[in-house]
Amino acid sequence: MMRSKLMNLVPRAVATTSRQMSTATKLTTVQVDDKTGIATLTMNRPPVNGLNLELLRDIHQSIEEIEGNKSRGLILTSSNPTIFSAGLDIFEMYKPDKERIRAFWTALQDVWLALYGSSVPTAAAINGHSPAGGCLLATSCEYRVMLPKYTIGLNETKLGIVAPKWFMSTFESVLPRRLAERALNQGRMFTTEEALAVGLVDEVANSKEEAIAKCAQFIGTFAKVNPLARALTKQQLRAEELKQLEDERVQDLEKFIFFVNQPAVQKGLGIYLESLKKKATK
Ligand SMILES: CCCCCCCCC/C=C/C(=O)SCCNC(=O)CCNC(=O)[C@H](O)C(C)(C)COP(=O)(O)OP(=O)(O)OC[C@H]1O[C@@H](n2cnc3c(N)ncnc32)[C@H](O)[C@@H]1OP(=O)(O)O
Repeated sequence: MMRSKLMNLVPRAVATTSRQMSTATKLTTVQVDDKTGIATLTMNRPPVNGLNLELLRDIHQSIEEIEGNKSRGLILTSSNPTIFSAGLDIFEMYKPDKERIRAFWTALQDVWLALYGSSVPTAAAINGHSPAGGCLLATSCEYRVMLPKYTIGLNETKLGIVAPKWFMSTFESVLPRRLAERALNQGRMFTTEEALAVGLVDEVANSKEEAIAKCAQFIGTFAKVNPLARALTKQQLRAEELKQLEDERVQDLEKFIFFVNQPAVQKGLGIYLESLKKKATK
């Protein structure tokens, strides 16, 4: 993986076509701005961008496409007007299919390795709620711009599940350790304003367009930096976390499968799903 990434580190040419639109896959779109050369990756799985196997595979494919098409940066966002991503699709984990759940977790690992380790500058335009897996995606990026009055955080303990080590280290790469530990233990969801105050997000914007513009501005700060030096610097800083998961992928998968199949965990997920449904009928 590292070798193919290094192949991408030659100075990048800006796409020459006008506002190139490619529907890379069904559940994501990739749009490259011909002026800036920045690619916007939009998640589009109604109603809440729940990360199921198919969406994860499409996100992974889109990241690879962006790595390969010489884009100058990647902005991750959502087509839903109020939700960035509701995190992992709980139906993938509740009463799971034996084969599918393995493919599902493997796809999540692939997405994280590709996004956290991406050679291009990355930013998240968080245009809605961003719990759990949504927060993982956002914090895997180098910069975050969020719209007001939404929430973001790793709420796993509230669901009776445990965020894996790589979720935690991603969170900890953004927040000071003491704050990260407390928030993880509490399963705390931060409002936009709270997230800005602690540095979980970098800026607040009043519209999705403004958020995307601010993300592009951040990516633009690298315009005069040598792309190879920048990418290698980022990858060195992130190498330890990436290597840890790469080395322990199989164990991580087995741990997840064992944990998720525990009767108490299944019971907890069932109750949580019911509470989400009840909320919808209120
Ligand atoms: C040691 C290592 C071991 C490893 C151990 C395992 C580690 C796993 C780590 C887990 C990571 C995760 O991401 S776990 C996922 C955590 N996610 C969450 O807790 C988010 C829960 N959802 C919400 O809070 C809200 O839905 C929110 C996103 C804010 C949107 O609110 P809204 O009012 O706009 O919409 P709602 O009415 O609630 O939702 C619309 C519909 O979508 C459904 N829905 C919402 N979120 C959903 C979700 N995540 N999965 C499935 N379905 C979901 C609702 O039930 C509704 O279904 P209908 O009623 O049928 O229409």
